[in-house]
Amino acid sequence: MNAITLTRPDDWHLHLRDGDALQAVVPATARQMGRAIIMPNLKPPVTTTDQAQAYRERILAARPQGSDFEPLMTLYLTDDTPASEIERAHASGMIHAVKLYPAGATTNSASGVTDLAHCDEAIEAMARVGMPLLVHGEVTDSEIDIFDREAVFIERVMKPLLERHPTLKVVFEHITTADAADFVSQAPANVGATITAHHLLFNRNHMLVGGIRPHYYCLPILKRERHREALLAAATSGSGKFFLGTDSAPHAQGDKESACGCAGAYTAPAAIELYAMAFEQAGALDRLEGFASHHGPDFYGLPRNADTVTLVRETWELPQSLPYVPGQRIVPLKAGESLDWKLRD
Ligand SMILES: NC(=O)N[C@@H](CC(=O)O)C(=O)O
Ligand SMILES: [Zn+2]
Ligand SMILES: [Zn+2]
Repeated sequence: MNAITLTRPDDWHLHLRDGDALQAVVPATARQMGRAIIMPNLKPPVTTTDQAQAYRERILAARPQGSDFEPLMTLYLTDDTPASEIERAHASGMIHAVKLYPAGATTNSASGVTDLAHCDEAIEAMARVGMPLLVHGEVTDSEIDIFDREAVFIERVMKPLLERHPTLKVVFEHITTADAADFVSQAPANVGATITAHHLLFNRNHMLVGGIRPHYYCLPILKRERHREALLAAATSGSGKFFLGTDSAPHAQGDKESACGCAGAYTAPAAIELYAMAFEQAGALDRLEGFASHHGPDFYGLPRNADTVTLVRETWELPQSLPYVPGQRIVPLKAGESLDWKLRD
């Protein structure tokens, strides 16, 4: 096969940052995706409908001319998010989900939730209005090994959450383990998961063998090969529970290539191409469209995109770095390496 045409995909987990960064990163996603779920972990976080509305306007203003890319906004859940804010968000029509960051789990999560027991009323309101809770699924206890934090989260947080709120729509974001893939497969239909391209393509050896490669460092951290295989099996299974979420998370080159580098992989410039490589490796290119373009809108109760994109088999090289905010560059994942598929403009 030398070309594949798909319903235009959407990105169900994306970081765009704010300010000058928007000019650099919004066009990369807008070229490929019809819509994207926009993560609210700004500094300060997006915790109110008014803040989300203003952030949405800034994103829209950074779209290339003629683009009809649609940012789907989210709120950042805190210990004191009132139920009334959820109702306001739902009524706005532009906020599509609420994000749970366990406090301290990842980039800009300091204002996150310390104990889900504080969020009962907000979560009940979400279940009532049908607004999904998007979960960064890692425990933060210092005694839990970083490679075990997702599996422990399932037992300690995810299962009790779903027992307490059985009708709540939950997206287990950026899953990285066989444990999470199995959990989601066996859960009822109101539980789905996003999977990144990098967790489908790479294991922790790619990050750590032959030198430490900071651009592969993201959270949840890359795991061992058997987990990657389980994720690839889930993504290519045809199950509507698994859908595309790049978790493209831009950080300036200097913040990644550092003695204490930031977590996050910038994959937006070649997102659909990276997924195509992963699906081709699994012999499942025919399942790419379901994962990238159908399962996400179906889960969120939104229409599928009406237009299409075409990928052609062509070897091309990702640039070593790209412009970011003034005075800083950004290094995309697989910078300087070749890809097998290219999105036709
Ligand atoms: N994935 C990451 O490694 N980083 C994300 C935060 C997140 O999604 O956990 C970021 O905002 O940089
Ligand atoms: Zn996360
Ligand atoms: Zn993320």
